[in-house]
Amino acid sequence: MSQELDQRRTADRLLLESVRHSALPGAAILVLSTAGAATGLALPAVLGHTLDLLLSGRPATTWLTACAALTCLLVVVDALDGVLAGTTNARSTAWFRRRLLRHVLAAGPRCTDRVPPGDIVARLVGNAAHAGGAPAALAGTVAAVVTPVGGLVALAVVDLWTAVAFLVGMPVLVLLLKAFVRESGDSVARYQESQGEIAARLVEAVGGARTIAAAGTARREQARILEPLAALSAQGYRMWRVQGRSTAQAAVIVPLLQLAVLAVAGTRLSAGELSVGGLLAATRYAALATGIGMLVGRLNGLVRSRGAARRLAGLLAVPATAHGDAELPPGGAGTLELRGITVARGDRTILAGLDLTVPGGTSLALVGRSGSGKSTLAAVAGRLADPDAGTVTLDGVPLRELPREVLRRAVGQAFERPALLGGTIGGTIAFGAGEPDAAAVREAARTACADDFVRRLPLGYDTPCAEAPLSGGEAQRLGLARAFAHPGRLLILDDATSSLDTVTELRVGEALTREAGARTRLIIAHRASTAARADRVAWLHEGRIRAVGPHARLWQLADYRAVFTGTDGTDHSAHDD
Ligand SMILES: Nc1ncnc2c1ncn2[C@@H]1O[C@H](COP(=O)(O)OP(=O)(O)OP(=O)(O)O)[C@@H](O)[C@H]1O
Repeated sequence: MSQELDQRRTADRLLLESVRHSALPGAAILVLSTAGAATGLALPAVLGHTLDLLLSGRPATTWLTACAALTCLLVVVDALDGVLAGTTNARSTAWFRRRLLRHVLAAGPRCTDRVPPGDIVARLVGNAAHAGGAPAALAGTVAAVVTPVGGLVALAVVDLWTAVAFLVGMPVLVLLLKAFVRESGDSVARYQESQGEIAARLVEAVGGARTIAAAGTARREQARILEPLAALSAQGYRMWRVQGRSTAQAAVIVPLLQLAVLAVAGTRLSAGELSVGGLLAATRYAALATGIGMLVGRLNGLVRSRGAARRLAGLLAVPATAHGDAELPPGGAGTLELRGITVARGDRTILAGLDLTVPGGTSLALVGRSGSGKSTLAAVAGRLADPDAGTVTLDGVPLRELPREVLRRAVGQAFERPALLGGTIGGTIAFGAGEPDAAAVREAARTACADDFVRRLPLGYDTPCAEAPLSGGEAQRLGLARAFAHPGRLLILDDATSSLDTVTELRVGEALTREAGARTRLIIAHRASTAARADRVAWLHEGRIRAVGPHARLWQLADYRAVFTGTDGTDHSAHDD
């Protein structure tokens, strides 16, 4: 509940910020809309007076011209208002998207852990556009209030009793508006949630298109993606029902109010207290004062913006990674220490109070059964995730205290399925903190056994990634090259050689021992040969370190061998060094 309240407050703050950001165009919209409202308000009085002049046979050319001028002004102001509102919406939407994108990237994997990628995209695209409509909608709503209020005041000026008749029915209109905002706000929020859910499922399915095709489950998948459609449709209908009901109620109340005003005005006319023009003006002002239709439309825009802002606030609730301003000791060897590392996901403890040291300049292979927590440990060691308890230090400095730039220069990482970012193949290798030159990029590619296949591409290193369909092993080699091209103190390879053939894996493994030898290396390994090449092996079992030692020594243990061979060992007497 308090989380929901926090989210609501953040959403309102966000909307206020966006209104401040668009203060100038917002003010211009307010001025234009108010000018439009004022013109609309002046028109009945001028029309009424013109009619009185014409009925009494007096010259009315000036007033007729005024009527025409006011009508033209109304059209021009309306057009300008439309253009300004459109550009303000676009600017404000861009502001929301930039702000959210910055946050999503700063929060990194934490964000995708909590919100599915498709839902994030839906929020950044659809919800940001709705939230972006807030400044213009707010200015428009304020101006939309001017018309009914002005109409009421004008009614009182024309004839006080007509205003009194109107005021008697006013509370019903106010109640109608309140009910509309409440109910429509709820259905809009649910509608947007369902949209996000569909987007999340769709992105999952697009990513897994190969699996779906192989499994022949396209129909089932389609049904799964569209499952929230029923809820979406129900909320859509509910929104229309709410709007329809409010409009229908208004359609009954508004003419009744106008009728009451007309009846009073008629009585006053027959008593000689009001002219015919006065009666015309009073009926027009009564119509303006009941401008609830316009107000409902404006409020609808605001309600939608608020609902969308709440979904954006949900993303902002994922904390961005905080960084300190500590420095690494110059010339440090890259000693990595993990102390009391605990990571929990939901009710599950993934890493349980784990201690591990990787001395500077040495390599440590992290082995263990699938699901034992290796990737989680690698993510914590490279600060792609923070532990729930415990500290990670590099050369004695906690990673949390390092500035982002220093951290990313000091720690290089490569993954099982690297993302090819950077535009071209060369750009992909150079992608990261620091700007390795072309020679460094090529050298890193050679070390990762990628240079040969890259040079065979149509434009070599300049080939756009989109035009270079790569095998899993080739993509992995680019990921490795990227890590090699950014020398630091610590290199973390999370299953980064799993798709390489045995010969290439051997060559990369040797290069790792030879050329990246100056760096501390943490290598997640599934192959015994990789573990054998490392200085030491940490054997992870169900989130705990079961043993640390040279591969040859651990190999004596049947359980350890079973990690690689898949057979069940019987020996449970592992030892720590
Ligand atoms: N974000 C998450 N939410 C919930 N559970 C998670 C999350 N990330 C990982 N896990 C769980 O934590 C456990 C350890 O995952 P991890 O990826 O670290 O294992 P691993 O040893 O690297 O496995 P593999 O060798 O198969 O890659 C797994 O059982 C996984 O389901």
